[in-house]
Amino acid sequence: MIEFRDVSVTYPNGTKALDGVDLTIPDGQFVVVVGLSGAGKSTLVRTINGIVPATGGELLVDGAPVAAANRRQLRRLRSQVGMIFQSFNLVNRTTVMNNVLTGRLHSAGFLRSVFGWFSAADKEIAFDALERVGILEKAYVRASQLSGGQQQRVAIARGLAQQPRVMLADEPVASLDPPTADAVMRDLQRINRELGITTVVNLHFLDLARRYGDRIIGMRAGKVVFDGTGAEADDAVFESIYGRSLTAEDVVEKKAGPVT
Ligand SMILES: Nc1ncnc2c1ncn2[C@@H]1O[C@H](COP(=O)(O)OP(=O)(O)OP(=O)(O)O)[C@@H](O)[C@H]1O
Repeated sequence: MIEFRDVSVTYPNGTKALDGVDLTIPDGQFVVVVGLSGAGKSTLVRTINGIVPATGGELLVDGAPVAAANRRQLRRLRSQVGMIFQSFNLVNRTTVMNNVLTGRLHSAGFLRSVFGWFSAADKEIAFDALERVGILEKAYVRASQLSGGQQQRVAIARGLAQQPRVMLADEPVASLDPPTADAVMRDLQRINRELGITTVVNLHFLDLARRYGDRIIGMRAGKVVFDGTGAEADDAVFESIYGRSLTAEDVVEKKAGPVT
């Protein structure tokens, strides 16, 4: 379980990115965070693995306060929390398999991680992860030779290889074409359902948010301004989260006609 208790984040330059956030995310939930650019979505997600420290309030992951974690505890927390990004963050000049194996580094000893020696068990876990996202046959291809959708699946497999309890995704489909964006969201949802991994995804496309979010959190100016189901998040709700009327840019399926 992830608990935000009156959490605030003020960056060193004085920008208040989170402002008194209270949220409880139970194990296994698929949460989509929506809001305009600058609303605080990335900051919210990044506080969960301690990349961005909360400057006020308390954030607990499985009952343990993230702020109180020492280096070793923070490493353990990060090993339990997989993360994927808009830009995939793969090492392009090496193979898919090597990229996925980096997800095992946290559990390897120092020497093994420095020299890239992975056990047969680690390799088995990496193959399983690739199979789960449907790109096992790409294991020995260079990451740079894959399409965007395939690269994002490698990034998901790398996260899965960590055997995490939580998966965070910061705008994971923003650089993909609409059908691929939908397919990658479907993969994330399937993994959430199959493995029970709590998933928190930032999205700015409201159609994808409605389709995939068990729960939608709307952010505006660092505050949670909506917390409900996809069915409850109608156009009026999105307009109130965004503080403006909806446009074609707010949906991924631009040819779908009216916003659905
Ligand atoms: N490292 C940083 N230092 C200073 N200010 C930051 C930093 N990161 C984000 N901000 C600011 O904090 C606010 C929230 O940013 P955040 O990236 O969390 O929003 P977002 O909703 O994810 O938007 P986007 O989709 O554009 O990233 C913005 O005003 C942003 O400019």
